[in-house]
Amino acid sequence: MIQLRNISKHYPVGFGKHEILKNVDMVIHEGEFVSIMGPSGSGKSTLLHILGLLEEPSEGEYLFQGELVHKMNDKKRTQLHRGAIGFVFQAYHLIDELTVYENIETPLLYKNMPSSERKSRVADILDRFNMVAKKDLFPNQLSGGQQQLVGIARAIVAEPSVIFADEPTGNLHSDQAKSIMELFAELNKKDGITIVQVTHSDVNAGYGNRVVEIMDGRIK
Ligand SMILES: Nc1ncnc2c1ncn2[C@@H]1O[C@H](COP(=O)(O)OP(=O)(O)OP(=O)(O)O)[C@@H](O)[C@H]1O
Repeated sequence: MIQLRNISKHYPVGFGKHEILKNVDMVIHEGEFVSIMGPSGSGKSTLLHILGLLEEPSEGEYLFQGELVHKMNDKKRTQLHRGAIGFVFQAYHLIDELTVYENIETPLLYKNMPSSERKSRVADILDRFNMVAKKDLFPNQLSGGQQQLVGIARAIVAEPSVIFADEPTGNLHSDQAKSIMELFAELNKKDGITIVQVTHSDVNAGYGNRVVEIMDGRIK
């Protein structure tokens, strides 16, 4: 499903460069639940951002479903970004001024989906996540775990084939973290969504089926 070939990422520093990722090769198959682990500063988030099309690599090739991402035109890339990929952030990144309902609906507005279909999709997800009673609340009226549920609902509402999650339970208590990880496991097993998470936690990695270790910008 995903293939990275010889990906590097660096930033200019003075006359030299600061290398963040070095010659990363990686394959992710459809249906996998992969955990990227490694010390702080080793390049995990940078790798995930490249996978999620939030950053571009300095060198190398990224193939998504057999197609070179950097050769796609802007329209195709945007479609991929809005349709096939969902991204979940550690700090939720919800829009404070929008209600729970509106936050979840946002990705569908970008897809020009008819309003009746939007309503039914959002209603289904609110129901599945037991959040119907919270739909008119704003993010700051929710607990961290509930905010992350909204973050995940927003990531899956457009029915992506893959979710990238950057330390999705990093700000949560252990019981909240457990329910979020159980949800990811269910999305992977029942819905068949491929999941790639960055985590520092062995417990969280235990929900997945493969660990990729990164150290100083290289895959071990
Ligand atoms: N825009 C940037 N410009 C310069 N350096 C950057 C930039 N973004 C990240 N870095 C550097 O890249 C390195 C790797 O960062 P990254 O966030 O990918 O690490 P990480 O493994 O996710 O760390 P953590 O576990 O602490 O979140 C760090 O040294 C960071 O300072």
